[in-house]
Amino acid sequence: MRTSGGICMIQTEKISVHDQLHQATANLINQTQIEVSLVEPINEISALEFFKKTQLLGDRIFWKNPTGDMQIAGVGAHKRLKPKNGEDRFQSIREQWEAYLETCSLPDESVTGTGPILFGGFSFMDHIDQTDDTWEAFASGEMILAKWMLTEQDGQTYLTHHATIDETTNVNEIANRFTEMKKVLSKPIMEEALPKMQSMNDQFTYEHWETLLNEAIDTIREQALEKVVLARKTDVLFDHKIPLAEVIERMIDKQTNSYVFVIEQENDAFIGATPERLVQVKGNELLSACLAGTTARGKTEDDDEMLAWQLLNDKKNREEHDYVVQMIKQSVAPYVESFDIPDTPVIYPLKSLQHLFTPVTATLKNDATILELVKQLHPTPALGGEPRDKALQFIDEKEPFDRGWYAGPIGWLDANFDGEFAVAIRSGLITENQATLFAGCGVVKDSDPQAEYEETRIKFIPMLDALGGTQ
Ligand SMILES: C=C(O[C@@H]1C=C(C(=O)O)C=C[C@H]1O)C(=O)O
Ligand SMILES: [Mg+2]
Repeated sequence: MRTSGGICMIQTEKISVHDQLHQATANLINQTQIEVSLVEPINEISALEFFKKTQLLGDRIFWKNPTGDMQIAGVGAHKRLKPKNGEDRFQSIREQWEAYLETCSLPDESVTGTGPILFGGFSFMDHIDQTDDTWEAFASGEMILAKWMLTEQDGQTYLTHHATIDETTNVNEIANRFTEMKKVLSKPIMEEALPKMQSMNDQFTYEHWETLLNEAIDTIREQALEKVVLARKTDVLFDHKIPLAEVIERMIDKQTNSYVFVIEQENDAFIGATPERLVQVKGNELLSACLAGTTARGKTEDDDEMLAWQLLNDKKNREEHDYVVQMIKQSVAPYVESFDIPDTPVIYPLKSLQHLFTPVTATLKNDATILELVKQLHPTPALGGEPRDKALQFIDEKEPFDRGWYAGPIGWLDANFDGEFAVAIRSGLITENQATLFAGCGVVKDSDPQAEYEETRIKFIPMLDALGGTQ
């Protein structure tokens, strides 16, 4: 499916929106209706500003990769691809995307991250438990083709617009939409103050947690399971509506080495700053990451180095980490010609915590799409456990809430099936003045419930910090 070498460099800046439309309408001889993806360079605005200024225009999306060289903001949904009932959710999205691309008039060349890009994600489990209304706005998977998208890629900025045209379409009207959009984007921004935190309600008491952890540890010692990742959630209430753009801004500022993502669904927004890549595909290059094993940051430099050294040499954390390495190796093996995975992890430092990290680099065989790789990899034992089926069953039966999109894959893909997915941790669901935050930890035979509780406490900090709740 993937064309070799991917989409390459481009002259969109030389082709006006008008000309792109005229080229597309030429195809209307064979088809009654076609899809267009119009791209225009635009220089004066960042993805975050676009996000702020389009608040009233529809549901928004936001994505920043850890280096920040790719940032995407989008508004409105031209298409919403959701898995069809009874079909494999990744396969179903793939088929719908291929069908769309068949009808879409694509430029011969384009810049990565512009043109037809799907952005979205999948729930942790292959279904959403609708007995609880927390996730009622979210499906088991949804990939959105935004009406408007602003892409910052390697220092250049582009505006993409998606539309359907037929022989009755007034091409000038479509080209004028760019002028209208640029007017909206030139308006000044109103800064909104972060709200004050009023209460934090851990639905899960420590006693509940301890009982659950002991049950998991016993199950592991009885050898019915090797590792299981268990999570808790907390509801945080604020004194007024949470302004998403300001939260994103703080995440970008504070959570270095992390992806920042948002997906709005009417009044709900799923938002997070995660360090964990699930998979990136660029041409035939694959990148993945094993991230598991956690400690805090030290207060002094010496203290910090000591904690890092202890983490690198801690048997329990190394075991927790190794399950992820082994599983990722096995999962990608059938799809790659060769891969490179170092034997020992290194430290991945974040603002409030540090992890054990093993990078994965591989050369893909030609026939795998990123959606297939996501399907194979998700959930890794960093979020599910080992063996996968037993761990998922344990989570489904014992964790006292539905994870929804927490710990699921979130990201984007393009017309070549190049793209990137992260794991949606360090995340929360925001509705008006309320945020439901999630944090989990890997349980193995030597886990201690108290220490794991503390680990999840520090994993709430990135979100609390972004919401202004940890002064
Ligand atoms: C499950 C989470 O994090 C995962 C669990 C980790 C661990 O237990 O050491 C480390 C990184 C993540 O893979 C979370 O942050 O909610
Ligand atoms: Mg851990």
